[in-house]
Amino acid sequence: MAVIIDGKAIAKRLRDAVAVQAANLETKGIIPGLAVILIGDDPASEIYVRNKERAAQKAGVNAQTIKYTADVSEVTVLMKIKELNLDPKIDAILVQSPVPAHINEELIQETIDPSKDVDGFHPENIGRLYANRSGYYPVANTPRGIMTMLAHEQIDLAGKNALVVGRSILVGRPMFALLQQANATVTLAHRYTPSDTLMHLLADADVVIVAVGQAGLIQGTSLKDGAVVIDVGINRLADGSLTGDVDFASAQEVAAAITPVPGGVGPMTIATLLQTTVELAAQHHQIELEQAWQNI
Ligand SMILES: NC(=O)C1=CN([C@@H]2O[C@H](COP(=O)(O)OP(=O)(O)OC[C@H]3O[C@@H](n4cnc5c(N)ncnc54)[C@H](OP(=O)(O)O)[C@@H]3O)[C@@H](O)[C@H]2O)C=CC1
Ligand SMILES: Nc1nc(=O)c2c([nH]1)NC[C@@H]1CN(c3ccc(C(=O)N[C@@H](CCC(=O)O)C(=O)O)cc3)C=[N+]21
Ligand SMILES: [Mg+2]
Repeated sequence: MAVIIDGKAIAKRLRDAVAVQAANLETKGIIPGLAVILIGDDPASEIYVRNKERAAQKAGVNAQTIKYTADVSEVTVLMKIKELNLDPKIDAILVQSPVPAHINEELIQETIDPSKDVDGFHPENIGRLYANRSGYYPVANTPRGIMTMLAHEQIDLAGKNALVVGRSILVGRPMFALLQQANATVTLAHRYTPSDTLMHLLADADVVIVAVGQAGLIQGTSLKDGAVVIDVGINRLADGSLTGDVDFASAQEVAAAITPVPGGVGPMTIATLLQTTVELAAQHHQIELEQAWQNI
């Protein structure tokens, strides 16, 4: 039976470390500021935003949410982003994805100041990530949080076969970049990967990261014995409960370690968002965070 990776507990450790760093910054008169822009009234997004606000407050991060109705004009959102770019109290800007179809999401991502780009969506930051550049730049929080989890579980990636299923800018593609940086041999599967190909890839994968949004996509019988399984998917079942993309019961029989949904990747995403916000605040004030994330 697999070890169940307790994302909630690891996220708590990370949030506590963020609180320590935020308290250090506060002695220098700095309170990290995060602005979240939420367009439309998607109930799931509202839950994420509420979770973020609560966690931010506890960690000493000043979070504000700017809400627009779904019919807001693109120019209104762009002007708000430009205002936040110039606001010295704001260190991090997040525009909740997806945005309504009449708004150009690429333009939104390119308008956010790269030094306030807490999701790491700006082409400048993505370029740095894909080029393995040195120096600090923000990286998407879900994949980064997954790397923190794997490190906490002492899962060594060097030389391992890692399979990422899903290629979004939010999860799959930055995940690919981070795994190859950790010296795994990485494969990226997606909608056009034939299912028999996916089965061959799964049979060979030591580490599987699934971010698709389809309950039951991966069954335990498809996994390699002893695989590490990271389930990013968030799917709501008819009874209102949440489930991932992996069939947990069957996967648990075969895997060495697996993340649950809820209580796995989701809490890590929120804690890492706060971690990145604190780092961006330190960057803006040219402060070196000392011994920051040592014991996560
Ligand atoms: N726990 C957390 O912190 C987070 C959870 N999520 C959840 O993760 C899931 C994925 O999110 P996100 O990446 O934003 O979603 P997107 O819809 O942006 O991307 C989904 C990806 O899955 C691919 N795909 C679709 N169907 C299949 C299939 N049958 N087999 C293989 N690949 C397929 C798509 O391919 P193509 O590129 O061809 O369209 C696409 O690359 C969602 O459930 C979301 O709610 C997301 C972010 C954070
Ligand atoms: N610009 C942008 N950045 C994002 O990072 C981003 C986004 N847009 N759009 C939506 C997705 C999704 N996402 C989640 C965050 C937290 C949980 C989370 O906290 N999940 C908990 C609990 C969920 C619950 O119980 O409601 C869990 O899995 O245990 C889930 C999903 C961030 N996303
Ligand atoms: Mg997409």
